Amino acid sequence: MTGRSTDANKAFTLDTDRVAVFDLDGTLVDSVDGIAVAINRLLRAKKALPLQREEASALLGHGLDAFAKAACESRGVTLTDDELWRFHHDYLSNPLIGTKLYPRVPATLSLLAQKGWRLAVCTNKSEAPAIAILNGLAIFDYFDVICCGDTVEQQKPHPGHLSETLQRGGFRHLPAVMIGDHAVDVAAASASGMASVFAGWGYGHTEPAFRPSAVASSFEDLPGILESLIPARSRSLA
Ligand SMILES: O=C(O)COP(=O)(O)O
Repeated sequence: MTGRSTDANKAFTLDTDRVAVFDLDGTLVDSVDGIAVAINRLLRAKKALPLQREEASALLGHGLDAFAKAACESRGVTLTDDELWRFHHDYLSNPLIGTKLYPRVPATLSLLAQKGWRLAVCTNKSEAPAIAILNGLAIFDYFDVICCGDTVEQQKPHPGHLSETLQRGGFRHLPAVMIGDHAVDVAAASASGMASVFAGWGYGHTEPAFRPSAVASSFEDLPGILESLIPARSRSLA
């Protein structure tokens, strides 16, 4: 017996407080079919060709206004304020149509919560459809904070959207990682000095200038990847 305190006779606990910030469209949910139905109703009314799923998913990532404008531009037609309002109204009348969770989302969120991860959503989508989708697909309660594109001054890729998300959740002091399927997610994280995981199952794409810290090929890979990026630290209780 040396009299020195050693790890063997100290009590330890795991310091698990850390934050996983999720993008919504293309990361938690596949919503492109529902958005495409609404934009295609508008395009048909304007005698323009409808968008295919791949075309629609490539235009997502910057919010619904930007999506509708890009869709009309791609068909060489103009979009009036009234038509934009009708598109929103149409989509909002039932945002759950054509929207589904990616596989294993609830079970994985539940596991992350058990491991001490605080969960947040940072989305460029507007608040009304985002909340309706999270509620309708029964995952709303997993999240401490949901920070939407129409409730912040600057959306992703601006880092202010991520810092506002952490601020609203009371998480500014905790280590955090962003998980998303689009270059704007990776860019916002890197401009915030935050780690990011590119969601390979989604419909986005990242750009060479924005390197994610890791790439996940399925939602259920996240607990292991997140742990490797921000490991739980053991903390002495003594
Ligand atoms: O709806 C969009 O265009 C983007 O939404 P997201 O930020 O959740 O991907």
